[in-house]
Amino acid sequence: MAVYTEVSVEDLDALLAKYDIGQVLAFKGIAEGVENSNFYLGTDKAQYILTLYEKRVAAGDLPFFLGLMEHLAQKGVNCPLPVHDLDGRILQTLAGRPAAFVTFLSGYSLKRPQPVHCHSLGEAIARLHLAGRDFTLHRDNALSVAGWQELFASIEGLADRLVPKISLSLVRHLDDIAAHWPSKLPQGVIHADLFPDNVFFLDNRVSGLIDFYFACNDLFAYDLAICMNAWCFELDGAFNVTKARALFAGYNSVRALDDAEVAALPLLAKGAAIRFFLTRAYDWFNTPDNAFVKRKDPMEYWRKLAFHDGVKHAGAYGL
Ligand SMILES: Nc1ncnc2c1ncn2[C@@H]1O[C@H](COP(=O)(O)OP(=O)(O)O)[C@@H](O)[C@H]1O
Ligand SMILES: N[C@@H](CCOP(=O)(O)O)C(=O)O
Repeated sequence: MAVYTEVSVEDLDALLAKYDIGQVLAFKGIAEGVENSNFYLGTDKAQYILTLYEKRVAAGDLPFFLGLMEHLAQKGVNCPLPVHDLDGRILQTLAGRPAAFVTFLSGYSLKRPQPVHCHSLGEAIARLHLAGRDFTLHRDNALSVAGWQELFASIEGLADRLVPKISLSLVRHLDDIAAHWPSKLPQGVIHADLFPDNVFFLDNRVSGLIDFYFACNDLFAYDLAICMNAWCFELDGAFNVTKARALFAGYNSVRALDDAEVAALPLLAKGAAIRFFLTRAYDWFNTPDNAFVKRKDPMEYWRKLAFHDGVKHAGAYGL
């Protein structure tokens, strides 16, 4: 359960006194999520999400994340809109944590997305990329190639507990990916964690995108590679080319990938796989057994890395 920090009634009342968001009708912790503490707040005026920012979110990055959501929402992207208090402030401190209210989005996330959902997702990512073009703040991707080396160093002595000798293969992959990582592809603001739990649907169409706390400036095609990994593999690990084809068709219908982006996809997909393998492996070894939060399986992403390692051409993704 992702409530790491409890909020007392007194603290909540003191915080709400700063806002004009109505009388509280309901306030409860949200079980889903991994990174932050999230609470649902219903008032007689509207519904909101209160987030207390935890371990992986650096306080210095919050103006980027919250400013980005405000920018994208103003451009018509259906994402949470940060709520200003009576003094115009978004960012607060609650229970010793940075905290903010954002608007509640309708819709529900899918456990088993189908090609129709992948197509709509592709359109939504492309719209996000276009809408972010004139966002003026910049945030480097802390979890890109250089960050992976750091993460690997922190689990190097432990990784072989997952599979004997996996460290050796990891070094080989990290070196190979770093040596070939493209830098000249079209770039801008990307979401960087658009997994099915962060996308809401209504009537088979994307109705909202949430969880912008890994957003950063990076390659547009890398965002798509992250999505392909998260949306286009079946539970048994099989790659579903129909879903990938739909994802890319949806994206191309709004912003066409250029030839260099398409050619780079197998490498970007390997990078995306190793990035999530590494954060999951880090959490695997650093989350206490009795923690409320459920650890995600790093090996799922090791198998995705192996799949892409065998791909020589983006044609394998239905392109
Ligand atoms: N703006 C929102 N509207 C509706 N539900 C939300 C919103 N933001 C978060 N949630 C709910 O909270 C859960 C956790 O949010 P998320 O941002 O994914 O957390 P974390 O960053 O901790 O992983 C989501 O799965 C969703 O149920
Ligand atoms: N999507 C990541 C974990 C981050 O969780 P989120 O709830 O913030 O999306 C993964 O699957 O490893």
